[in-house]
Amino acid sequence: MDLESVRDSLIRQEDTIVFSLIERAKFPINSWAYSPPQNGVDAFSASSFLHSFVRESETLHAKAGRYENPEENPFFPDDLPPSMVPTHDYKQVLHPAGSSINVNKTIWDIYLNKLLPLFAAEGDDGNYGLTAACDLACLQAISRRIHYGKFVAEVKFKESPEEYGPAIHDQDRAGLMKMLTFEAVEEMVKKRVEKKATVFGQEVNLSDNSKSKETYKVDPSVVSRLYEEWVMPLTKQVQVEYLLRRLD
Ligand SMILES: C=C(O[C@@H]1C=C(C(=O)O)C=C[C@H]1O)C(=O)O
Repeated sequence: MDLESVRDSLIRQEDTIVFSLIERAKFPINSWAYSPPQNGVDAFSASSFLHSFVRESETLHAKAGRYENPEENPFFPDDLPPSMVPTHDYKQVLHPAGSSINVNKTIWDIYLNKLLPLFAAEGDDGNYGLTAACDLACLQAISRRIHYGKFVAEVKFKESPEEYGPAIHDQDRAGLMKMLTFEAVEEMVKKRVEKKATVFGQEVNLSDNSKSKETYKVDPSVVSRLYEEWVMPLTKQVQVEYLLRRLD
């Protein structure tokens, strides 16, 4: 595992994220799935339909061994049943102290309250089960990408321990954030995901006159904004949290 292969995985995961958003955009917002929106109740713990849907799906996925894979992080990690499939010997790449970092609560809040209203049309078509299945796919894809920051951080640390070591000893968050940030890479990521949303989300017609109006299934600028404002900052936050524990 090196920085290039880790970045290749992040690039491939962009496809999954863009496609999952395109699938979710087939349905209107369908707010019933996210109620009851009780005032003052934390959206993550209120038992909305989506909450129950994700929780029960994760129970099934845990039995199927999904969370044995260190790249997968459940939204509701408490009380998950053990895996019932044959044990696979996943390579233990991550340092144990940082492997359980989980920012899914933040991801859940951002997805529901910030992202969804930006790309789902207003309205209710009653397809709550299908909508929740799409939400689950989006949440899992975004979560996998953001928590992949643990692997990115491990690789960066292994490539230059002498550079990261002192900042870890000093528990210097700002210093670590600066060291692991590559602005030129971030610019490319933003441009590439916008382009992917343009290519994957266009109407494909056999006749040429389709070029006249350009509409996309998910607004490409929303995908770029998703990465700029939430995905990349949270991936970096995971990297910082991981590095802070790297020498424990
Ligand atoms: C993931 C990395 O770390 C940082 C976060 C990035 C991202 O989330 O895409 C991109 C560049 C870096 O600023 C990386 O270096 O590839």
